[in-house]
Amino acid sequence: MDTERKVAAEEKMREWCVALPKVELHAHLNGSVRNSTLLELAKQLGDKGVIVFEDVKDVIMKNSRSHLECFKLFDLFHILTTDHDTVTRIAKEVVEDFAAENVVYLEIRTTPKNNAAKGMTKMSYINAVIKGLKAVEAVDVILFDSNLRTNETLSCTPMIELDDDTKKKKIYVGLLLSIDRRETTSAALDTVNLAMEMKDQGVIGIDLSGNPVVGEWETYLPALQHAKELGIPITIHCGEVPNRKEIQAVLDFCPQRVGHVCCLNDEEWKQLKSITIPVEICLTSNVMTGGAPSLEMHHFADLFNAKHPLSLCTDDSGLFSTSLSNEYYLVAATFGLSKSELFQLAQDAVQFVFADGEVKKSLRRIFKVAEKRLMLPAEFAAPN
Ligand SMILES: CNc1ncnc2c1ncn2[C@@H]1O[C@H](COP(=O)(O)O)[C@@H](O)[C@H]1O
Ligand SMILES: [Zn+2]
Repeated sequence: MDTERKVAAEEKMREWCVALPKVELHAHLNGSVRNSTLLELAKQLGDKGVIVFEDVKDVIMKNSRSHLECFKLFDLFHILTTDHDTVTRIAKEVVEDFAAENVVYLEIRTTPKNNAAKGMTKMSYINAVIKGLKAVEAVDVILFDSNLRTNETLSCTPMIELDDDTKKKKIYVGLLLSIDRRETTSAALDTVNLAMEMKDQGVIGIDLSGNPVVGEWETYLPALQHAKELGIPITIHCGEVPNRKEIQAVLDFCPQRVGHVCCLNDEEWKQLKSITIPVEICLTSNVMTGGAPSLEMHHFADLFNAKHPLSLCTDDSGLFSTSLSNEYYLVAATFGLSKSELFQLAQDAVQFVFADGEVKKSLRRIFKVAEKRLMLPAEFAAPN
């Protein structure tokens, strides 16, 4: 194939990955903010003399990031974003961005923050996020809750007809509350209790995240245990760094899902596979932070070949300049997956969502409709 035709084929594949309905299970709110919004916010704070805009501009626009740089950047992002109106704005934009690339189900995770100076409590922070989700106009946002099972209008709603442009697009959104590894046991417990309190307002699970070289498993265990006892689904960042003790503890804890699993040794790998915990795979994030040596050597291939349950995710689409469509494209380009394998991968992620059966049913219908359009016989033909 000459270069021109190769470029055209790649472009077509990228478009196909955008058109593919997708399920996003691992996206941090503050890591998914548009660069343009961060720059605008930085400029405003620069004008007020709170930060020096020129110092942060290059940091925001930089592309490759070590773990240390990431967490320094998050501290900066939190200075830029933590007031109620800004939280509302970024939540709205993040959902709009995912919906624009045909993400049909989104679990967005965020760390509830107390900030006395802004009159912010963990609850008011999450309410500001929810306000942002409700402010989205470009698509219908279905913020589902634990009552959804009994909500007839939702379960009977005809879902996105991808071949019918007259229908407004829909996106299901659920919120996961993150425990930051820097937090105390009592702060972590507050987050779990908040999740319980807000379970009828779109909060559907708990996440453990934060700088992987900070904190001790014993500190968050009581909160995670409490969440388990309350029946709240849990996902845990696991093995971003080779912390043997914590990786073992996470596998023994057996959460509903784990993220990353980069630095597992043979024994841990065996255990993960035997208990078949679904894995949230974040290719670009892992390569950029050094959790995986390269795309080609990413552990996606091993898990995929072993038919281990997994789902492609972005982690921090803003921070790492990626999108979920791009992650699917990278899998095709790097590991040679066909369109039907990519479609199956996207569709299989429905099994691992924290939403209940009615939402899953609706998602399956979306994929069925999309299959007709995306998997035409011509789509199977090799590009020439
Ligand atoms: C790169 N890999 C990662 N590993 C671990 N934690 C991460 C992360 N990326 C993001 N976070 C967690 O999410 C927060 C930002 O979003 P929220 O303020 O919660 O919306 C970060 O401060 C960190 O705690
Ligand atoms: Zn993450």
